[in-house]
Amino acid sequence: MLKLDEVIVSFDKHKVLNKLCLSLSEGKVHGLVGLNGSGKTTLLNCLYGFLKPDSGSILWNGKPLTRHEIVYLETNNYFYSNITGREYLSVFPENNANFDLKFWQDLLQLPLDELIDNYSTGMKKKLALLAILKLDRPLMIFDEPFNGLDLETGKILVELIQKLKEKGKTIIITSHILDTLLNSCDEIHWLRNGRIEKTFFKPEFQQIDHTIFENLKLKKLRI
Ligand SMILES: Nc1ncnc2c1ncn2[C@@H]1O[C@H](COP(=O)(O)OP(=O)(O)OP(=O)(O)O)[C@@H](O)[C@H]1O
Repeated sequence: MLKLDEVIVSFDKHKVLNKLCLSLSEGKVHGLVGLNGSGKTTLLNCLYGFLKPDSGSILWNGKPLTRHEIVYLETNNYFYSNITGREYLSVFPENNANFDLKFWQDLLQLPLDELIDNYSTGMKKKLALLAILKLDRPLMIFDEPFNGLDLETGKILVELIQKLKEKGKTIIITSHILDTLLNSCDEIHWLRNGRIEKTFFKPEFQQIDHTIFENLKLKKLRI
């Protein structure tokens, strides 16, 4: 169980996360939704340790969460320049004995011996994905994972997420495209005003659109 208790993160005087509480059960796929600027990436950055909350606790099975338990596929992962995809991957320990680089290279059509500087956005995302598969940690964060992926790879990722869940991984995914979450998630958590406003379980998924939009003050467009 991942448990966040009264987590506060502020930038200047703006409390982006304001006593946020959230419990995520293990071995499930959790979606995180919220409007632009609602604090999704801030929350994920706290989990990974890029950001230290002003206060509150983040516990994994009762102990403070550390990097050893977590992998993070960021919206835009950072790469050193002048190295090839293969060199990049070699930095990551192969904790997953079943990881088969040749299989993934063929499946994703990745030119591993080319410089990453010459990769497209989608190719960089695929490479970062392989690194986290190699690392094989129990808690997996995917921030907007479908952005930049082609249709085929998007489908592969949907299947991969289900397989990772079957392996017992706890997965957190953010997306602005609700349909992608409805297909993959067991629970969807709605972040609003610095807190989790509501958690939707599978039988309630059809209410999500309605509930979230009811809270938006939609104006008629004038063009
Ligand atoms: N390093 C920072 N310094 C100052 N403000 C920040 C910083 N990082 C994030 N913020 C602010 O915190 C708020 C939440 O940002 P965050 O990136 O977490 O939102 P998000 O929900 O991921 O948004 P989006 O859906 O647009 O990706 C925004 O108002 C943003 O401007």
